[in-house]
Amino acid sequence: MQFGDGRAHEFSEEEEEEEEEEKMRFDNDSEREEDPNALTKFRISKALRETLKDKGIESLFPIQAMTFNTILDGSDLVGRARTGQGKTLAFMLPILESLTNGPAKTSRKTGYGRPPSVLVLLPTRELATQVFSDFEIYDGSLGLKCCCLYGGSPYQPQQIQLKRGADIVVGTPGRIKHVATYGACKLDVQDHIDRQTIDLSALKFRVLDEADEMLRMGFVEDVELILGKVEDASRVQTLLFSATLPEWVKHIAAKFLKQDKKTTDLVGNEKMKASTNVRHIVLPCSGSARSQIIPDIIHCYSSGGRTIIFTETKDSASTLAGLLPGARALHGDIQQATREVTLSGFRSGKFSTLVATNVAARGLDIDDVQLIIQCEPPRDVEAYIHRSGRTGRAGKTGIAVMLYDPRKSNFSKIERESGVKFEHMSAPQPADIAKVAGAEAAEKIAEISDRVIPVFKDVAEELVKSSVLSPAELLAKALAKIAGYTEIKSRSLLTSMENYVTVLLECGKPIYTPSMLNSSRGIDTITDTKRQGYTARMVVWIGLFVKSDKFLPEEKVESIRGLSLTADGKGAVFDVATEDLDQFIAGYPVEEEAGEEDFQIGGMIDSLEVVVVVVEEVARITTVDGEAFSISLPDQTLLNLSKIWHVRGI
Ligand SMILES: Nc1ncnc2c1ncn2[C@@H]1O[C@H](COP(=O)(O)OP(=O)(O)OP(=O)(O)O)[C@@H](O)[C@H]1O
Repeated sequence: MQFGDGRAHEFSEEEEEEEEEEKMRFDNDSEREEDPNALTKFRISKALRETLKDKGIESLFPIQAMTFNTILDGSDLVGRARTGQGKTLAFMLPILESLTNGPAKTSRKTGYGRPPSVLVLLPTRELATQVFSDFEIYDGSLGLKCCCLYGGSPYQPQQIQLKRGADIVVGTPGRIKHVATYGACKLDVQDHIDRQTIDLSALKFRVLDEADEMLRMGFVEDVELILGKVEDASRVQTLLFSATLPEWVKHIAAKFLKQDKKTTDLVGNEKMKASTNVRHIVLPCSGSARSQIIPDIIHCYSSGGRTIIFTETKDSASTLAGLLPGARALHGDIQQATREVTLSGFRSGKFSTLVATNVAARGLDIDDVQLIIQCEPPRDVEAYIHRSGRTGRAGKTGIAVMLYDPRKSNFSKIERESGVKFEHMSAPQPADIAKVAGAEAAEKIAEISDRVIPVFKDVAEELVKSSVLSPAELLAKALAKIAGYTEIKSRSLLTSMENYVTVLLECGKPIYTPSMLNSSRGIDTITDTKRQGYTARMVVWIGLFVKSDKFLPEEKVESIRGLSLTADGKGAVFDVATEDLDQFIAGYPVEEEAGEEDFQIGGMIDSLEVVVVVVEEVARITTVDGEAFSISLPDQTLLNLSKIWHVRGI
């Protein structure tokens, strides 16, 4: 068959006829004709096309359309597209087509005990099993055999499969290296060696999926060793895919690919490297408030779908999973069999919250993951891009919320390098969650049969008669009971701590300079490191000092949370314990021992007007780190701070 671009492809006569018929059918279907990426526009044989259609795939995604011909025609390729854009199928389709109808069909080995023609390397066991399952969907109809090799599972079944012969081997470098090298040493007999170790000499395709992760320190040698097992590298096609390809990866990868390799980079120099289908949100939250806040974030942002929470350590994944109702943990210290049960339970909807380490960051494609929560900013931008990319896949939308402790963590590097412009939110307030729960409770009331009324009516009438509250107020209390919110605490907007309140202290003009720093012994002792001469702590200290000619004891300065200097250097935002608020507003009496030098500072800056405001609802304040600290209601309505802040105690 001849394609529009002049390339020929080996289809059977029967297939050619069917192709023509199908083409005629599509000629009447203008919509299909208009789609330049429709399956019929590519050299995809009927069996494969039918299986794709059964999976709901009617046309190719851009990365697939742009790389299909290049791969089918035999070039090495480096492919990059944002997360969830179909890179797996981008290498699977042309490989399957090549093996069954294309250039690799005649030269590949067949028959019992055949060595594999395709090797796909992936960084994690979970990803290996996922890609293996993807291949399995197509293998049956195409008469190919796929085998999955990954650590933590028994060797024997994998060796039996290899012994029988497999066309495609998918696996992690560790296990494949083991099978390829040490497997042989365990056995003395030559024919056993041939049958029980993996023979990579006849490969036609080598694929490095999530290549950058795999080539990270430690894996490079394994990958090199495995790829080096081919007999004639010039006759093997090598494909390398990832959503992130740092320069160093390109450098190392050049070793494995031919000089004339092609590159398809759909991210390129575009500023935004992360998924554009995802709302990227940051939310201030101290470590201790996390487990209280996360259920409310899930309530507000998961739209009833699945949530993946990422932690930095295995311990914190287990601990957090234990604290969240119905959540399960997934990390490298959990036995492989349990990992598999957990992941399949999450995929099938047995539970809807997975707490994981980076083991789940790459490649996993799970239906209906609506929300990603990262407990703190990850160490590198790649981790952010891949974690947040577990949602918003295949054209769908999703939300990624990253928590950060304003005192400890900084996400400006991630923001800069990923090109993401984060939306700044505050934690959903318990009162907002309670309102949602109240509405759900009201719906439940409506569903209750009228037959129960006579049983409860007398008590209800008695309650109304004897109470000073109106019937609506009494009903509100009943709803609170049903919804389980009989006590509603508030949360600070800055660190999301319960029983803390967020305060903005403003001084009207920059109140401190480096030269002034040296003039006070008192201030030296509480110097922070935020910015030379300008520290949020100093602003608070001096601000409150100047404001009321009173002295703020250091232990009170120490007890404040989430301090951040505003970008103009004229103030700071911080959280204080609700019980300390009035004293903060009023100032503290000057203590006897406050030395003269302390007062000198007051003397130097006493012309300042200091205002302390309690930030109660919504604020947009820019802090020194350039972070727009904004706080919004759960419905994401951003209001103007000046309209709602409450100035007190002035
Ligand atoms: N042409 C297509 N039409 C419809 N859905 C598709 C198509 N290609 C892929 N998909 C679906 O898109 C989803 C994402 O694909 P895939 O997992 O390959 O993305 P990816 O680019 O490899 O993402 P990541 O970088 O996170 O690994 C999968 O559910 C896949 O089945």
